[in-house]
Amino acid sequence: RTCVLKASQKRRPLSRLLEQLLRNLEKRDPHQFFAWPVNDNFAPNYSVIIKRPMDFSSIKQKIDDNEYRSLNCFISDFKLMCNNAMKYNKPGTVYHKAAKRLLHAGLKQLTPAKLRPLGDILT
Ligand SMILES: COc1ccc(Br)cc1-c1nc(N)nc2[nH]cnc12
Repeated sequence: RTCVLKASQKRRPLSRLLEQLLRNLEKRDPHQFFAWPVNDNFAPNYSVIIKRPMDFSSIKQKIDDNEYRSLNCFISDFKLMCNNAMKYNKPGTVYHKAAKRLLHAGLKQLTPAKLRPLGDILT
């Protein structure tokens, strides 16, 4: 008898962890400024100023394509996403403030103490 696992069970342990962390980070972006790539039509010259765009949908795709070899690579993309918004948007703008808040709230969720309970799949 073949053992048919639920779809979610088939994912690699790291992928399942990263999807869980991503969901928690997305909750900190209530306005969904970070849900999709920034469009040059909305943000003039964005693609000229920001060399490596990043957003939550792209991170999700990278998880699904198993492109993250480690938690640190995932965290780097999260930081890149926030720093892009703080680079392109001047301090004091809604986007700069949202990015700063998201970055700090997100990194608090990604501290070793918070991650340790998730077991040794991080080693
Ligand atoms: C996807 O981006 C948006 C979507 C909807 C709205 Br309203 C604004 C943005 C947006 N605008 C700017 N200037 N900088 C950003 N950094 C991340 N988001 C943004």
